Amino acid sequence: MTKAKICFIGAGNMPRAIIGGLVASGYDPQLIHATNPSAPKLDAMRADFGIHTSHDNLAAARDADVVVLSVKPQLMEAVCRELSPAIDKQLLITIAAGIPERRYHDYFGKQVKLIRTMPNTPMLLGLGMTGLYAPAKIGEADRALAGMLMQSCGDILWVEKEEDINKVIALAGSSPAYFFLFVEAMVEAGMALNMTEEAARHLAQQAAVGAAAMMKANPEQSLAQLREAVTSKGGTTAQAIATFEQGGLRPLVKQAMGNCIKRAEEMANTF
Ligand SMILES: NC(=O)C1=CN([C@@H]2O[C@H](COP(=O)(O)OP(=O)(O)OC[C@H]3O[C@@H](n4cnc5c(N)ncnc54)[C@H](O)[C@@H]3O)[C@@H](O)[C@H]2O)C=CC1
Ligand SMILES: O=C(O)[C@@H]1CCC=N1
Repeated sequence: MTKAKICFIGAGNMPRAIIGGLVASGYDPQLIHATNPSAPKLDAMRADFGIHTSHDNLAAARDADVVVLSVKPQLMEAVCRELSPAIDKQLLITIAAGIPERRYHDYFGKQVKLIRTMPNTPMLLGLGMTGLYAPAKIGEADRALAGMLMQSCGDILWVEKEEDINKVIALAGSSPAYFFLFVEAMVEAGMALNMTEEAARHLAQQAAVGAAAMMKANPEQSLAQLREAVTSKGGTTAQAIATFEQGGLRPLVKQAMGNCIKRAEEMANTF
């Protein structure tokens, strides 16, 4: 495993997931530094993962080989302008949605080496999915380093066209929230049937975990085949599935993902 020193500028939910995944995969926590303006998130990360933390973005970036830009898109410009004097040969990895690669050179006021990535929070458990995009000028060693870091927390997929990162957001970066929403709705329906929240969540989440594992374990079977294996003719599942289909689940999912991509495109023009 590489000995690269990594610093995360911004210590929120997504860096927490990546750092947790890295440390669990055996990455030396002493090589990881996270910064944040407020103390509580840093205290928790230090306690949970044994990493270095500070409030000093510039010093942390100066000392790093890889700087992961992990603030919200609307703060990215100000943070990059502040960081600029500390950036020289470091590889920059951004996890921010929306902001195009070319914009970072403006933010830093100089040419920087930057790889765009789109991770997701299951990285915390080593079950992440990260899309990566690097412009042509980025060398093999930097691509390999970024790929290795993200792969230690789950699967990766390189995309050749930058616009495809927005599709990664719709399919993987944002999508854990879709699944949480679906299970939330199932639990609410279970509670409306007088089940306890605890029992309804146990049943629904274990079914979700089992279904996810079935998809992964059976790549030779189409998703329709997996669905059909549950759906007895004239049985109970068929009634539920027909209700989803009649209610327009598929077009609704398409619309939701389209709106997700549209928002990423708007963000590209805003920040
Ligand atoms: N949450 C998610 O599932 C995913 C988030 N992302 C991207 O990750 C980035 C961060 O998102 P989250 O972690 O969810 O947000 P968050 O709101 O949990 O964390 C952002 C952190 O940045 C800190 N911060 C604000 N100003 C700062 C500064 N000047 N210097 C250092 N830190 C500063 C905030 O205090 C906060 O702790 C966003 O750009 C988002 O697009 C990407 C993929 C998935
Ligand atoms: O909601 C967002 O904008 C970020 C990007 C993907 C997941 N969270």
